[in-house]
Amino acid sequence: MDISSVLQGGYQHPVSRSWQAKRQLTKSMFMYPIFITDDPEASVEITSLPGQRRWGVNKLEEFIGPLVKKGLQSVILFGVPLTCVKDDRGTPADDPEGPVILTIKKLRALYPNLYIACDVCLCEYTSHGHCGVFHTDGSGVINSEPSAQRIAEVALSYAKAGAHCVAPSDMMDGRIRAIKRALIDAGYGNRCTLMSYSAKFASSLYGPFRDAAGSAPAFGDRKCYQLPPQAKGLARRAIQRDVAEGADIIMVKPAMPYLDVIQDAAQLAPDHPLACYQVSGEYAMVVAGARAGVYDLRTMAFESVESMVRAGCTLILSYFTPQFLDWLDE
Ligand SMILES: NCc1[nH]cc(CCC(=O)O)c1CC(=O)O
Ligand SMILES: [Zn+2]
Ligand SMILES: [Zn+2]
Repeated sequence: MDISSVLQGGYQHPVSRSWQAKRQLTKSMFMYPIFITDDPEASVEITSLPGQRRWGVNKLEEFIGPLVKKGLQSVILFGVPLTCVKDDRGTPADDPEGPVILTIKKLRALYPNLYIACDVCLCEYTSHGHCGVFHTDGSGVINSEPSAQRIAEVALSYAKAGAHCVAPSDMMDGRIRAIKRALIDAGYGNRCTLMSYSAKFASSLYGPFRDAAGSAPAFGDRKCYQLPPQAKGLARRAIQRDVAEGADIIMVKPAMPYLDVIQDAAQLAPDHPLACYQVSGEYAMVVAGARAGVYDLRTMAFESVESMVRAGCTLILSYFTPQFLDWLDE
């Protein structure tokens, strides 16, 4: 065989295969999304997200403690208010007695080294279930400016409660600038990371999450503010805009069907950490495929996140985080 035809001399052994990766997976690459509800004693299985639960504040220690022992470094909190009164501007989002703010304080006290991010959105708290505030003229159109202002208020309240990172997932125009301004003006500019869900697509893969968080829109859909799946150009513009508006971390979401966008983001924002979100539907698909005998769960979970690292991300939000804490020790 000709010399130029031979590849296998370089990866015939597991160790030399591992050197073919530009970057190795590490535990600190994983951020674990967790659902906190307003019943403090809750520990309720989420049937559409096998293995995940809605937790109450009083159960956090038994839930998170063992994971921190295994090397969990960061979490992202999602509030699931079940008993509060929702309104058209999402008033319960920054209730000082609400589950997110109570959880930030509790986790800060329990685990001083754990990095705590908070998803910031209104859809879990609005009566209409949308991520912003509507024009008052009955047009059914989202009004970006008051939406961004309200979202900035909520983000600041999480920062003040002690969140290390706020992550707006609403996709309203101007919210990164509004949040950054609010953080700086209140003295949190150097204490709180702003992670933007910059390229968030209107995806079919959020179904289990909406079920878990009770955040399905009461009417219509999110296509007027989340990106159309084919919109590579809009995704590139959104990434560049959010960098210019002061985002500290850029995120692409969902992850596996959008690896080309992750790669674009790595080129457009090479000096920023780059996150991707392996969303609820991606997780559910990997689990369902394994249960159907299509592949081995662990092998497929590794393949899925390795593809994201290969595309250029430095941080992965994944419901598989607890498993990876075990798997990366094996
Ligand atoms: N803005 C709400 C929000 N924040 C995170 C997700 C999805 C996360 C997942 O599916 O795991 C969603 C769903 C949506 O936009 O409808
Ligand atoms: Zn939302
Ligand atoms: Zn959200």
